[in-house]
Amino acid sequence: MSFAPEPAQAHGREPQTPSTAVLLCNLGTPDEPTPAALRRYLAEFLGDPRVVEIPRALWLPLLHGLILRTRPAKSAAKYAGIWMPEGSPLKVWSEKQLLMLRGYLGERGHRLTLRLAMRYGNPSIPAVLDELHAQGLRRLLVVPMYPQYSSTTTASIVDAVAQWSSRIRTLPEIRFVNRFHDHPAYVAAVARRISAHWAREGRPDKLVMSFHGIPQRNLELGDPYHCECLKTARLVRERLGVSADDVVVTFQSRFGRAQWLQPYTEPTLVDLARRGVRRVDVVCPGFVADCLETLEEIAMEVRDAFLGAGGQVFHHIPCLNDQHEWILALTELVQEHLQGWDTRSPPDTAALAAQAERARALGAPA
Ligand SMILES: C=CC1=C(C)c2cc3[nH]c(cc4nc(cc5[nH]c(cc1n2)c(C)c5CCC(=O)O)C(CCC(=O)O)=C4C)c(C)c3C=C
Ligand SMILES: [Fe+2]
Ligand SMILES: [Fe+2]
Repeated sequence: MSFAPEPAQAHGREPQTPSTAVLLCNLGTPDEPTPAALRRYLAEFLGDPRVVEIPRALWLPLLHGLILRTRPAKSAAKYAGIWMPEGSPLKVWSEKQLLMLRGYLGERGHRLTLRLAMRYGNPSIPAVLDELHAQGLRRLLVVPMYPQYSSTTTASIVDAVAQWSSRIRTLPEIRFVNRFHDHPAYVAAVARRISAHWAREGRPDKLVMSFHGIPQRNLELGDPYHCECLKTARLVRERLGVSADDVVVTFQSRFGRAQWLQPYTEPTLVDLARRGVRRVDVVCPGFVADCLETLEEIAMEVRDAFLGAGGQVFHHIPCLNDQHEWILALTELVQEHLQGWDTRSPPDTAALAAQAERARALGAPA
């Protein structure tokens, strides 16, 4: 095994304030809405043993022999329909969240390095961590941008950080945010998103809270995700002061033929329309940024299914994106997890510059 050179090792004087970084991690997205870019992205995503738990010897031939020959073109067409001038919505919103959070934490007097990394695609977690390490990283807070913990998402980010750390000699101190599904500031931000929509548009007959699904088997094996989705839904509903009869919780984005968490979003909305529900509002509290799954699947596919089955009015309530209350919630969450780490003293810039110089001399990225 070979280890990266030691850029941050001070020979002599220790820096007064070791550098602290906050790494926001989201799922990731293809670089372009093209079949070639989708093939690269889906190969990494669906090749992750946290995401597909079928034995490798069975799954990899199926993935490479069948799925990666057909799905990329279909998915690329869907991405093309939601692509923004600046890029994929998930990445555009994530970058905006990073910039805003940097401002909010700076205003509160924290001196931190804030970076964004993606679990699949770019910028990758190891690439960003290599850069931070070369700059003298001593303390790292990893914030998976998933409110509800799942082995398929949150734990996979932990795996990526652990794989990076396996080739680093002197590790930073590392903390992870595992979940924030019941954090009062996150719940308040989601509720505010909905109540602000209702203040403009009036109320629907039913509010649907749609979460990304996972295989039912993961729930049976002990994944807390389902439970955490239901708790988020209850807390948001209580905060809004609406009765349980007015809210439906569903699960979307089923992949493959196995059973996933139920009730499924689209059949539920078709059923609501057939039973005479005129207007639904659909909100996706498990996604903190709008992405393919909300802008295409919910706001296009599911909308068409609801209206096609006789529904009259369909509203997709946008994700938290750049909402002020949400960035405040993130600020609080990060501050809580930084406790005990001194992030308020001025950094010893001379020592950090000397470290960066040593890194360059050793041929490591500066
Ligand atoms: C919010 C949490 C998410 C969980 C849990 C999750 C589990 C999960 N997803 C797949 C398969 C796919 N998901 C895809 C897109 C996608 N998934 C999430 C989030 C969760 N996934 C997001 C935010 C996105 C959108 C990304 C974007 O670029 O906008 C896709 C790719 C799109 C497609 O080809 O359909 C797949 C595939 C599985 C199998 C799974 C749990 C086992
Ligand atoms: Fe997904
Ligand atoms: Fe989808």
